[in-house]
Amino acid sequence: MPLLEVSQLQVEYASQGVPFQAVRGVSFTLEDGEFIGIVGESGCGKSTLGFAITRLLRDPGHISGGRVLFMDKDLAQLDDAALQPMRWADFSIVMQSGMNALNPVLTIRRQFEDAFQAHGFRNKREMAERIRTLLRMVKIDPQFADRYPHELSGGMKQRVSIALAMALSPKLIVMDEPTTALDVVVQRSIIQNLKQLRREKTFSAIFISHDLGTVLELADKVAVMYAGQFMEIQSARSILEHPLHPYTKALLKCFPDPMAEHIEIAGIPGSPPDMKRPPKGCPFAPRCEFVQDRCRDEMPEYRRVGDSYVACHFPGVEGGSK
Ligand SMILES: Nc1ncnc2c1ncn2[C@@H]1O[C@H](COP(=O)(O)OP(=O)(O)OP(=O)(O)O)[C@@H](O)[C@H]1O
Repeated sequence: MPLLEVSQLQVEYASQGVPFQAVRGVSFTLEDGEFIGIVGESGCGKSTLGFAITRLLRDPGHISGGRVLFMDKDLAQLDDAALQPMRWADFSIVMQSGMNALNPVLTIRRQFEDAFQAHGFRNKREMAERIRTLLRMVKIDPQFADRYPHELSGGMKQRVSIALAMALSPKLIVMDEPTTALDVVVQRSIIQNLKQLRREKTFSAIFISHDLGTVLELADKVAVMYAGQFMEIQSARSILEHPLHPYTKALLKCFPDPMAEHIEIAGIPGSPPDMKRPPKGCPFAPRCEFVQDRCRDEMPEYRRVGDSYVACHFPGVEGGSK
């Protein structure tokens, strides 16, 4: 049985009285120790999905359908009292670096101790030892434990957030753009650190990013999200060579091959649909270079193709007519 099984998950926001679906029937599984990367343009619903799975959605967002089976429980159905003991211990989240998940009025040590104490740990000496180990794991000198968040750089704060998310050895960590707001050098160093941690640790992760390059480095499999839906899931090994969905192909073109002689970065012409008025057919049809009449009329079914999943009437096409 997979560690996590998300099926037909839907999230609705009630925006100025008009509800709209930001996540529209997302399904995937995650095995023990597996990393899934979720990529897509801004606004496609990646963070909403991460917040829905970890049950951190706030008004006006709510889960309007589907299941999130995790360790034999449907997280979508649990109330706060049932979720509380699972937070940190069974699953945790690393927020976008700009979001400052750390409490500004508590020292780093206190934030770790609070998480430990909420789960029954009392022994100060053991806690101090564990905090030292965790900080070293994310390459922070343990003497910073007694500092306040504002005394740390952005990169250090994000490293502390990662250590905090790992503090109680949860089975699942959701990372929502963990390095996006940081400068490139710090980003690289944190990604290297995450790569090392994933080799050493036995946790699964949902790694959300608009940066396909980073996702390909870290993830076992990649889900490509567009207009609230998964367009494709494929192993990170094969998606580069054999993208099935035209949106995936278009995204790949946005990432230059660093070995290429002439680097040309293409954008994807057009913009994603207004989620308040989703189109009848495939949401990518208006921007798709391989579009056919059927695509405009009929939403493709999300189906299995070999070891991958794709929502396209013509997966893997190399040509087409407008
Ligand atoms: N609190 C909210 N109230 C209403 N609509 C929201 C809210 N949060 C997000 N949305 C809308 O839901 C959709 C999905 O947004 P979401 O932030 O999940 O996308 P994203 O892919 O994570 O984008 P980004 O990479 O920019 O964070 C967007 O249309 C967004 O405007």
